[in-house]
Amino acid sequence: MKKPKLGQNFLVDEAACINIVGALGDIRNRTVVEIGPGHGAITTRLAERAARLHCIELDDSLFRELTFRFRDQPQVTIHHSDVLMTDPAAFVPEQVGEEAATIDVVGNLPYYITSDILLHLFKAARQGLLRRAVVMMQREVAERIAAAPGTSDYGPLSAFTQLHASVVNQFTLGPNSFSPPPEVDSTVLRLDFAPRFDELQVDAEGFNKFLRASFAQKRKTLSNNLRNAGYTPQELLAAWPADIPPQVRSEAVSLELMAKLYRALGAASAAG
Ligand SMILES: C[S@@+](CC[C@H](N)C(=O)[O-])C[C@H]1O[C@@H](n2cnc3c(N)ncnc32)[C@H](O)[C@@H]1O
Repeated sequence: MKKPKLGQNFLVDEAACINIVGALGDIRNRTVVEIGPGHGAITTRLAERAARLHCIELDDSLFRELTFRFRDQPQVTIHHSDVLMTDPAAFVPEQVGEEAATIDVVGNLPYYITSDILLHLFKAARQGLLRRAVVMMQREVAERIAAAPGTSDYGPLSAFTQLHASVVNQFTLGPNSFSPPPEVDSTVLRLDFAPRFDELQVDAEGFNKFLRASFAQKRKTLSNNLRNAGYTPQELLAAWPADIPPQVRSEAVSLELMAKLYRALGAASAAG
């Protein structure tokens, strides 16, 4: 079957649209950003509930269709752009009261860029801009995201997601909920953003970089990946915690132990 351009598998399952919007919780006072509104299956319901709605659509004709359709709803803005080029900070409303202002994100994601979109969202989460995201993706990707360290599904996307958010699996849909039907099942996840950097006693940007280096090459051990990133064997030996096996792969190491190793390496290089 010919793959639709821009990951355009449109949701035609009304109950699923209602449940996706429901998973966001109470959005009466919230600013919501929808990624890839398409023909507006989810958008219509969001527009009825959210205080403000920003929709980001890359496709020219869908952008025009939606702009026309929502022309009389001032709380809805349709943006013609690539979500990966969009700065989430631009959508955050002005702070009212003590609590920092945040946005919620929703989307039946274009599957060809799921990981890139998630990494884009995590960057915004590190800046404290996001409260929650309800996102649909290919089922296998959702399973990887929610997997525990040491299981076969766990990998860099699991580590990065679990570093930034708690993950709740909402529901899974078969191909017939979409037109045209994709070749895969799709799962909706809710991500409640709560970056763990303080709790893990690490600095956000440094630890992110460290994790990227740790997972750089799939078949290599953690220590080999770190050597490739520039740590010397002596540095690694001096800092290596006793509770991390020397030949372990990153996929088997919890975020707590990754953070322990990162802190030890930082302390070792500061002392040296
Ligand atoms: C899986 S469809 C979902 C459409 C609609 N929300 C629905 O559920 O029926 C993905 C949508 O994302 C749009 N899209 C693809 N790449 C995009 C990008 N880089 N930035 C913004 N939108 C994009 C597509 O044009 C399409 O409308």
